[in-house]
Amino acid sequence: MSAGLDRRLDERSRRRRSRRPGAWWRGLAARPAGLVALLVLNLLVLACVGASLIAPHDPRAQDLANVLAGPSAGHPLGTDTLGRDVLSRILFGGRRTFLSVAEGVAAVLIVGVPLGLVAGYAGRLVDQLLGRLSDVVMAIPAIILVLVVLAVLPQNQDAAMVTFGLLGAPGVLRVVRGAALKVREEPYITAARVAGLSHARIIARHVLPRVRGPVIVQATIFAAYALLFETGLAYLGLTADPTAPTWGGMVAEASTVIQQQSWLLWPSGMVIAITIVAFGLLGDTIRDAAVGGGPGGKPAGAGAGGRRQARPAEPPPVPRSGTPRRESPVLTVRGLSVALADGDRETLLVDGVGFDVMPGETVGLVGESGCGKSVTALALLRLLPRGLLRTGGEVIEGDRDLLRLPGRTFDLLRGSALAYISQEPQAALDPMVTIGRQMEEVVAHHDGAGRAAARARALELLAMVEIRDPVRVAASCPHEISGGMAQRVAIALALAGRPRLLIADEPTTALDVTVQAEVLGLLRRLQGETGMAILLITHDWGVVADLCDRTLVMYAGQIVEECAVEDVYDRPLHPYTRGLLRSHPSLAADGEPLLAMPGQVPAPADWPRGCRFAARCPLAGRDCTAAPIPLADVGEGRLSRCLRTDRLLVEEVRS
Ligand SMILES: Nc1ncnc2c1ncn2[C@@H]1O[C@H](COP(=O)(O)OP(=O)(O)OP(=O)(O)O)[C@@H](O)[C@H]1O
Repeated sequence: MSAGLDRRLDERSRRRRSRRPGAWWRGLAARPAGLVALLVLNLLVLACVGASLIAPHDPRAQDLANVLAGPSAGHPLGTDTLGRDVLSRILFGGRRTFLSVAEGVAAVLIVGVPLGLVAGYAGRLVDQLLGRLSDVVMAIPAIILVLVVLAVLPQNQDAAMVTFGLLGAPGVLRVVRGAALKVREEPYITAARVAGLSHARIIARHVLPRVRGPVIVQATIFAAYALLFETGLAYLGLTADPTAPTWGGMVAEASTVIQQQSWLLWPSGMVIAITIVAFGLLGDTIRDAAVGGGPGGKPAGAGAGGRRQARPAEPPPVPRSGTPRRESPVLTVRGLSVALADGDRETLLVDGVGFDVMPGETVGLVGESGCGKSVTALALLRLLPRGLLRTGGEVIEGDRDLLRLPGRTFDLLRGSALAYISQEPQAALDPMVTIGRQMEEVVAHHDGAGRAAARARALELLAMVEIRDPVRVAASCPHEISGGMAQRVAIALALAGRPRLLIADEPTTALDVTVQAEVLGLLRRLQGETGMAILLITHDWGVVADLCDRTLVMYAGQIVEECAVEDVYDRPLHPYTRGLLRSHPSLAADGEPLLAMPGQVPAPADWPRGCRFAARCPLAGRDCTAAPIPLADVGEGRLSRCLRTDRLLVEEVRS
């Protein structure tokens, strides 16, 4: 995206870069309380699983001559009301308890995580529907439903715990949804979509690993609840065979004889308390480690001021420029309009943009910040952010309108028909995955290749973009390479699908001058080799001169001039183009001051009815503000949205 959007992406990616893969595991290792909790839980689970090997007695064996005994060598934790060994009953009882906890946690995760991912990633209607469903489930009292289940399936502890888990799923769903909502705004998710990866793959590969921390925290917290619930049911005698050892049953038994032998409550009570505290501590530690270790009613142009209703789809009769072309364009854009939707009002941001891109051609899209270049690019890629709507237009590729293709069909075309590289390539790479893996994934998607073939092609692509040590770079994570190298990787990724058109949004702005020249040279070479067309978004007239065949100048959501590159420098036919050129440092004549353009681009809500540049234009007259100015053919295959092209021509000839 161009400057504005990229700055936001840049900032986010810097934050993410500090989080290295496995950082929160290392964070966990650095927190002794969490480690102790993990150790205690592991020991308890192991001891219970191995109960038949280590328990000193049969948990059901009675010794009526030795009831309610305190700890002794033969019975380290004493005996119960029937003389059964307490330690053995705790060990065997723990098996059932941990199995129940596992069933509850599995149910909560199996339902809550996928639905949370889908709600957060898909957003909109799906999110709303799942949100409503969660509200309904959360309103059901867990104990009542579990009692109903136990009435239908008496003493069926598995059914009770799965039901409890299902009722807890909305809590996990909400946490995962929140995390996924943030992740879906990350630039590397957009990049993965542009590369053509399916939604399922993106969720599994790039979103799920990011929500792992919150999911583990939720799972440990829920485990503590599930343990309490299970022991509660056993305490009430609702789930287990009365002779079977259970922690809850042991507490119930101890409470009946508390006056005679208070000790009996300690072993079962303590083991329950220790396990719950261990789950809680572990959850807290993982959360800390994850955080510390580480997305009025008038038609447009029909009057000044106020918000206006966006124009409906109305591809204007855009005259086509240039000499007659025998080839068909790679892409034809007609009347593309995008609006910001706010309640029932819409404000146009891109207003009837139209142009062709021919095979092998590089078209520069130039204009000041806020003119609508990035929104245009995102609309072509069908990646408009939330709140922005395409309100009209078509994007023809071959004989189909890309904007009307079903989402799934278009997803398959991303990366092959259209590829994309941005100003901040590092932001578009997943910081947790090595470059080689990211490339293999995209190659496998496009070529249907197996692991070995995908790896070979990934290395070949890295070599194609002049990376000297592809094997080392493939093994690196994005934060381990320089910005210039990352842009080469991004270009290699874009080439993986052999695209017919590459949309490059300020691809060199974030790079230093030497690297800029190298990347531009690389793009030129690759274009020569592959024949792909490039739509280059830039502020830099030097880059336009270096790389482009044709220029589109954009102002306040409209194309205001279109011409061949050689014409734009010699004879700009729109005062805005002329102002941009005169104020550009790289084009100023030696010793001459830069001529800064007065004023600024009007906000989309303030676009005037007539010429949108009139307020800043030295040539503007009353006729310029009276009515919308059409983009007109001004001869020699050039287009201009200006009533003063004759004067401009005369002035340029004189100057
Ligand atoms: N997500 C959004 N929500 C609301 N308005 C937006 C959004 N994205 C862009 N805009 C608005 O749309 C207009 C065009 O923005 P866009 O980013 O396309 O401009 P640009 O020409 O690419 O500028 P830059 O070079 O600074 O990126 C601006 O007025 C901008 O504020």
